Order: sequence, then C-alpha cells, then structure tokens
Amino acid sequence: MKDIKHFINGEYVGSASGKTFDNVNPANGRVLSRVHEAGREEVNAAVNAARAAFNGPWGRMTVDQRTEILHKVADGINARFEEFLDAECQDTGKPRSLASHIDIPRGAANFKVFADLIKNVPAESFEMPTPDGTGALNYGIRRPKGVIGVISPWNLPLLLMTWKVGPALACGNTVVVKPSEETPTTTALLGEVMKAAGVPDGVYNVVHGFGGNSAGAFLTEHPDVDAFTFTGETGTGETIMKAAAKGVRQVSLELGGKNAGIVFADCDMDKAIEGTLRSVFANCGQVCLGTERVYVERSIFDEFVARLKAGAESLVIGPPDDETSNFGPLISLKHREKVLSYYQKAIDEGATVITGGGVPDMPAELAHGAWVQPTIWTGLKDDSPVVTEEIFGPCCHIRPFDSEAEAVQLANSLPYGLASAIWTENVTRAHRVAAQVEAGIVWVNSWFLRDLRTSFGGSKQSGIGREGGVHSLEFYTELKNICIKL
Ligand SMILES: NC(=O)c1ccc[n+]([C@@H]2O[C@H](COP(=O)([O-])OP(=O)(O)OC[C@H]3O[C@@H](n4cnc5c(N)ncnc54)[C@H](O)[C@@H]3O)[C@@H](O)[C@H]2O)c1
Ligand SMILES: O=C/C=C/C=C(\O)C(=O)O
Repeated sequence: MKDIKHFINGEYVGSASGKTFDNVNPANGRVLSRVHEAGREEVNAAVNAARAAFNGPWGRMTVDQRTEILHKVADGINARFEEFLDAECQDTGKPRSLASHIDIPRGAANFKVFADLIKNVPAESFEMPTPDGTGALNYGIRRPKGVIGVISPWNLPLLLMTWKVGPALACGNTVVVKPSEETPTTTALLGEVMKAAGVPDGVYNVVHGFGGNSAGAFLTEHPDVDAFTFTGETGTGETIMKAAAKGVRQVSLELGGKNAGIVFADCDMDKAIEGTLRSVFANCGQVCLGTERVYVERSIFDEFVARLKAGAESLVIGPPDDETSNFGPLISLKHREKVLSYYQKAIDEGATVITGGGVPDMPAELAHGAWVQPTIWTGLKDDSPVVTEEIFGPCCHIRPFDSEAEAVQLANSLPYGLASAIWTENVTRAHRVAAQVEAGIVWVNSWFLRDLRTSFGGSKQSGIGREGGVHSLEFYTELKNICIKL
C-alpha cells in the first residue's frame, strides 16, 4: 500500500508518532493509500523550514529568478498531467472529463498567472508639498508577509490549493499547506514538481492530517505563521479566525454559500438551462459557487422545471474512468449521510420531488461508493433548512417569483453572499439586478467563467477579503510607505 508522507524542507517524511489514516476512493470505497498524520512535531518542523527558507534563499532571490522557477512549476504540472489527473480523480471520484478541463489546467495556470502579474503591478507614489517648499515624495513598496499557512478543502483540491500557493510564492512568501484529509495526493505530488523545478527546500511544505486537534489546529495555533489563507466551511473559518487572533495574524477566508440563480422570463432558455444544470450538478454539486436555490419567473416556471428535470435525468452517473460519465460520487460516505439527511428533510417538509431524492442503483463494484441521485425539489417554504442551509450536494430547490424586486429580496434573504447567476437577455435588467444582489461574484448568462485577474471572494458569512489578481498580491504582501523629504 502506498504511503503519503509530509513534505518538509524538501524531503518526504513520515510522522514520528507513526499515526496514519486511510485515503479512500469514494467511487468504490477502496483504500488508495495510507496517509501520515502530522503531530505538533511535524508542524513545527514544517514552519521552521518555511521560516528558514524565507530568511534564506527564497527571500534573497530576485523577482525574475522566482517567477522563472514558478513557470517551471506550472510546466512541471503539465508535464505530469496524467499523474495529477489520475490522483485527483481517484481521491475525489470526479469525472476525468471535468478534472482534465478544470482542476489540473487551473493548477498549472495558478502559478503562471501570478508569476506574470507580480512583475507587472505598479506601486503607488504621491508627491507632497512641505512648508519649507522642498516637498516630499511618498512611495509604496511591497514585501512578502513571511510564512503563510494554507488550509484547503477537498472539492477542487489542486485548484484551490494552488490558487493560494501560486500568488503566495510569487510574492516571495513561503508556505505550509494542510490539504484536506480527504484529498492529500495531488498536494503531496506537487512537492516532487517543486523540487524538480528548483524551488529551494523549505519554500513549499505539506503536513497532512485532520482539522481540530490535529494538523490543521496545530498549524493555526503555531505562533510563527504570519497569516492564514483558508477555503472551507463557514464554521471552520470562524475557528481559524479565532486561532489567528492570537498574535493578530491576518486571515483570508473563502467560505460556504447557498447561492441563488435568478431566471427571468426574458432569458435565453437554452442558455439558462445549460448553465443552471452545470451550476447545480457539476462536481456532484460540490462547488462553493454552485447554485442550490433557483428562483424562476412564474410565467416560465413550469417549462423551466420540466427542462431542468430532463437535463438532470440525462446526466450519466459513473466512475472517473468511464469516459461517458459526467456525474461522479460525493466525496465520502460521511458527506453522503449529510446530503441524504437533507433529501429526507425535504420529503418530511412536504417538498415535491421533481427528480432523484435517493441513492442510484450502482453495479456491484461501485456499491460501496458515495453515490447519490441528482435531485430537484419544488414547493418548500422559504425558511426550510433545505432552502437556507448549504447542502453541498447535487440538488436544488426551484421557486417561482412574480417581480424583479421579489427575486432580489429572495436572493438576498440569507446570511451568505458568495456567488449568484442571473439569466436575462435584458441588458439594463442585468446591470440593475447584478448591482443589487449581495454576493462577491455575480455571473450574468454564465457560470464559473473565471478570469484570474478579477476579484474572488464572498460577502456576509461567505468570507473575508478578496483574492485574485492584484487582490491576491495585496493579501500576500505588506505594503510599506516610504516618505522621503526632498
Ligand atoms: N468560498 C470559496 O471559495 C469556497 C471554495 C471551495 C469550498 N468552499 C467551502 O468549503 C466547504 C467544503 O469543504 P470542506 O468540507 O473540506 O471544508 P472544511 O471546513 O470541513 O475543511 C477545510 C479544511 O479545513 C481543515 N480544518 C477543519 N477544521 C479545522 C480546524 N479546527 N483548524 C484548522 N483546520 C481545520 C480541514 O482539515 C480541511 O483541510 C463548503 O462549505 C464550501 O462551500 C468555499
Ligand atoms: O468550490 C469553489 C470553487 C472555487 C473556485 C476558485 O477559487 C477559482 O476559480 O479560483
């Protein structure tokens, strides 16, 4: 059985405690590997290595030297594309067609984009008058923050981890990454790529383990980490924020959501159906930006529901290596329990189950996988937990609305504010509604269309701060003002 070890100071090392846990393939329930669980000892070693590399070779490199190496990291991911793809698909069960188009290419792009960006961002400067008439010049310079703790989730493991590591390293920081316990493999594999690309030892460190009372907590409690960047559940974000408060460390939090899609009668129905199908069911509904609440103008409600049902029923459920499959399992049987509890709650609360609602029949070799049916409901009250809480599964509730104002009010009615998708061909309405929806990211007539130069993050309980483009550079650097009296 393959062992997955920590990557500390350029070497793969096991845990001193000997503690390991199983990494399971959620498509068939088979154990893929044995993962070492970090104790405080390994987390200390990783943070110390990161500090030494920050004070040493990485910190002393020019921006050109650093960015050249980061381009090699991106090239290294692409050169081992199939290995990354296999690892990601086995850890998550997601279709190869999805991971080969989104997860792995974005893993490489996250290094290239930020390596290029760091070289092209101007600094601010202000001339000022002084009483003696000679004046003064203020200018800003950016310096890396230091050692960054990166804590990432399981839904898009390589993509979401490199989304943080790429800009952190481009800015000259060093990192200690704690990937999700569900999906350790690509984060571990990236250590080999880093080494081969010439990233100095200690710049990229990985410790494996769980959250509370394990590697995640040990990392956030470590006093020598300068800032934390986290993607995951809102409740975990709160815990991390508390830990980061000790020592007044900065946090960037990309958290949960309960995103609304708003479909107006003046939409292009084909586009709205195609986009909503993706936003509800892609990655088995395990995308933070995904839609779980769909509000549809009453005059097209019945047609929309019928067409979304037909689309959901045409999804091909199957394992990653089945090339026809476009719908994989959930991440784990534990997560399936949570999703199925909402499926049951919907029935208990009198929902009309338009399609799905249970577990699909799967062949014997997949019977132990975390499969669920794509599911659509109508008829629930606005305050049902199925409509107000993040399920993170392949499901949505569809509700009719009668006016634009009502649609906006419904979309804004929850404490989350990550993303929204608006479907209308009326350009004035698109601008008007997009400006009113309380969310960090609004798509009009599209979904998950990403330009990495744009801001990314959530409002309300969906997060703190923005990453993406210059916003990432802002988080991963300290801006210093230098005032020169002339
Ligand atoms: N806003 C975004 O950009 C975004 C993107 C993807 C996922 N998400 C959210 O992530 C969630 C799904 O991911 P998940 O279930 O892995 O999230 P999670 O919060 O359970 O875990 C995320 C990471 O935090 C670690 N962790 C857990 N408890 C911790 C603790 N006490 N201290 C330190 N680390 C701890 C976990 O081990 C894991 O590595 C959903 O809520 C989803 O909406 C948000
Ligand atoms: O599941 C959440 C998806 C997040 C996507 C990104 O962070 C991104 O595209 O940069």
